[in-house]
Amino acid sequence: MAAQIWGSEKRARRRREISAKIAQMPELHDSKPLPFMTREEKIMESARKLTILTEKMGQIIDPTDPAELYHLNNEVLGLEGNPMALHGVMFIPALSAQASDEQQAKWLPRALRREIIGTYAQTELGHGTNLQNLETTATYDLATQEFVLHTPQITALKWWPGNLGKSSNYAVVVAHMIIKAKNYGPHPFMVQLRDEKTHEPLPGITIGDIGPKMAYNIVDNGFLGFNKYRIPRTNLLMRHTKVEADGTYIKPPHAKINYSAMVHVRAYMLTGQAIMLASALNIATRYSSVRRQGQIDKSQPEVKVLEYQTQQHRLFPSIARAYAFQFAGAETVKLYEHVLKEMKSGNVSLMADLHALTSGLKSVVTYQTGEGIEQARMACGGHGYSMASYISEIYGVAIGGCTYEGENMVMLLQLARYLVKSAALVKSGQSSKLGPLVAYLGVKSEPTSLIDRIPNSGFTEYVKTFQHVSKRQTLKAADMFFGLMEKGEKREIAWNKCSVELNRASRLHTRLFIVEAFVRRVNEIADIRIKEALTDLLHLHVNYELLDIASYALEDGFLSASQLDYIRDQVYLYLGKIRPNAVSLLDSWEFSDIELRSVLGRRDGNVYENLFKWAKSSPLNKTDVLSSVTQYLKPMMEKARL
Ligand SMILES: CCCCCCCC/C=C\CCCCC/C=C/C(=O)SCCNC(=O)CCNC(=O)[C@H](O)C(C)(C)COP(=O)(O)OP(=O)(O)OC[C@H]1O[C@@H](n2cnc3c(N)ncnc32)[C@H](O)[C@@H]1OP(=O)(O)O
Ligand SMILES: Cc1cc2nc3c(=O)[nH]c(=O)nc-3n(C[C@H](O)[C@H](O)[C@H](O)COP(=O)(O)OP(=O)(O)OC[C@H]3O[C@@H](n4cnc5c(N)ncnc54)[C@H](O)[C@@H]3O)c2cc1C
Repeated sequence: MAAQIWGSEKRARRRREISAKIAQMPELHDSKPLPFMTREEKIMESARKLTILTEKMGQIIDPTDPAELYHLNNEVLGLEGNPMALHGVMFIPALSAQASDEQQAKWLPRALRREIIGTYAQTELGHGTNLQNLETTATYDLATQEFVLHTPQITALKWWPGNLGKSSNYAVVVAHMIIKAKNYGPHPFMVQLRDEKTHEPLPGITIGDIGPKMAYNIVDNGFLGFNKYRIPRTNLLMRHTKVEADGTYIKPPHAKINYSAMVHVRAYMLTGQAIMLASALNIATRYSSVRRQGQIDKSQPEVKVLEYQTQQHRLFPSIARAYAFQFAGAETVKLYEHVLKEMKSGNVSLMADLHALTSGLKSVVTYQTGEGIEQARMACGGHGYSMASYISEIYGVAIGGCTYEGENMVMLLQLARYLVKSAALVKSGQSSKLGPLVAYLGVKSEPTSLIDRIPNSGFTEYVKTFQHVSKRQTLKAADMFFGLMEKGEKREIAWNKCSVELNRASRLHTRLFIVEAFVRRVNEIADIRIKEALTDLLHLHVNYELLDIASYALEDGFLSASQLDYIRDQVYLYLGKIRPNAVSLLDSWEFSDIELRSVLGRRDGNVYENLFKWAKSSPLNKTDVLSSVTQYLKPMMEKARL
């Protein structure tokens, strides 16, 4: 199963080898539980481990393999981030995709050797979503052949970029490029922020940390202002766009090609989310098979809480989602790598499809991951609320994904633009022009679902039902939009008035893609036992998801009330079938205790003793009487006694 999850037997084996090596290297372990550290201590601890890793990485992993790097990162540095998180996730990908060969030769080896630390600085205090209204400017000075970066007012301060505040000395900065008073829109520039020897901010740069966040606090998300700060012309990233010495602008082959670093993260973060969901579920499911509370049959002893159907219903559909996200994420990464290769050689024809797909996926996956992790926390009762479970940190980090790389509603609307264009093709009889991801929009569906009517139909009838609801909602939302425009409404106003319906279409389309990715994967599996276990999970997935969106299929009679009852029964049936495999389905992800960082979710199940040990190690328990008591509470009580 681990081979299915991680892509191959070799990958699963390598992960095990890496975890085993790390287990033998105490210098790479947290020196005490992270929840007991202050933010400064955590940042220091992370930097300590990071530098050891830089020295010893080659002994542990193949540093050129991103999957090995990611695993090493999760084990040693953990999900709260590290001082170089953005360096790998965005700075290097931005340079790789957007810098010319010459620029790459100059900067990439230095970045890869970790001579310099970089980040991606785009969002500002006043604008994150609407890139056209970013306010930082890069004005070309013809006389000196330099760009002058400037922050015209407080809202133009860069705000949020990870590791910008304290760790990075370089950044890819996105600024509006102005040449001879003409604004060419947002473009990426390579900018040195700090002196390479002293790490002091360079003159003209104002920089710092934006303060503590809900989670992810090892990362120093930062602010940055420029006061007429000069950089050479050749620091504009020039793979696709060029500015010649005389100010001549050579436009890129696609207007949005400079957005590729965002698409990179949107594609890669899906499996990251799956891992966080599976981690939280691993903790909750293990704990649920240790925790005994109440009886189902009063004549029997107390049961493991995992025996309760409500507990299974809370956890198992999310186990199915974690697998589904991992499989859909793996497909998306493959597609992304393919499109990136094409883009580098000038073929930009697949960019719109990739953008639409990743926009929908990042939104649905992050939202459902958040839901699943929060349910996992509640499934652990009171102990889930303790930082000893570590679920709150996983939750905080995961739901950051609902916001970063494009706020979810906004990204769903990006997919909706693509769906509405596709709907227009269908309506104008040009269905043959539909891309493969939306081809179903042009296919006539049956009048009613045949779920429960065709024995052994596999998942075909389910997929058809998802296709039906997605198609119907897309055409309905598009009709609403076109109808408003026909009535004379301006395009943007009409769009806004339909946006809830449009986003519903985007979610349904994305959920269909996830179901199909899961079906594709299960169909490929040769090993009978693995196929059986995953088929059960897929049954739960399709039935649970369909129940969740049933209103769309009920309202036009595609599904009947009796079919709904059948689907509900299937959910209950598969909850029971999955119960014996539940812990194994999560143990198969092979998270080590070091990586999980959870007292509740330990592999040995020794929860209570370790919770007590953990509590005793709380810094508050170093003394029996705190100074807050001697200084304030004790005098108060004494005064009251007089
Ligand atoms: C093994 C490795 C594993 C790695 C694992 C990684 C896991 C990571 C985990 C943790 C890391 C945490 C790190 C967090 C880092 C966070 C970073 C950031 O957040 S960076 C900032 C991100 N910001 C955004 O995403 C901003 C969102 N806004 C936008 O993207 C845009 O403004 C917009 C909403 C898309 C609109 O853009 P714009 O105003 O320029 O658009 P319009 O002029 O209106 O044009 C719209 C048309 O453009 C098309 N379009 C838009 N984007 C793209 C694109 N990327 N590609 C192709 N086409 C695009 C769009 O479709 C419209 O087309 P038409 O409909 O008009 O045809
Ligand atoms: C943990 C974290 C890490 C980050 N790291 C980085 C980084 O490394 N580099 C970087 O540059 N940035 C980073 N960001 C910033 C992030 O990319 C932005 O916060 C994000 O893109 C959302 O933009 P915003 O904050 O402007 O939200 P807003 O756009 O202000 O969103 C507020 C509300 O307005 C709604 N809204 C906005 N526009 C529309 C619209 N057109 N239609 C409908 N609704 C709309 C949204 O749906 C939302 O409900 C990070 C953010 C977080 C939380």
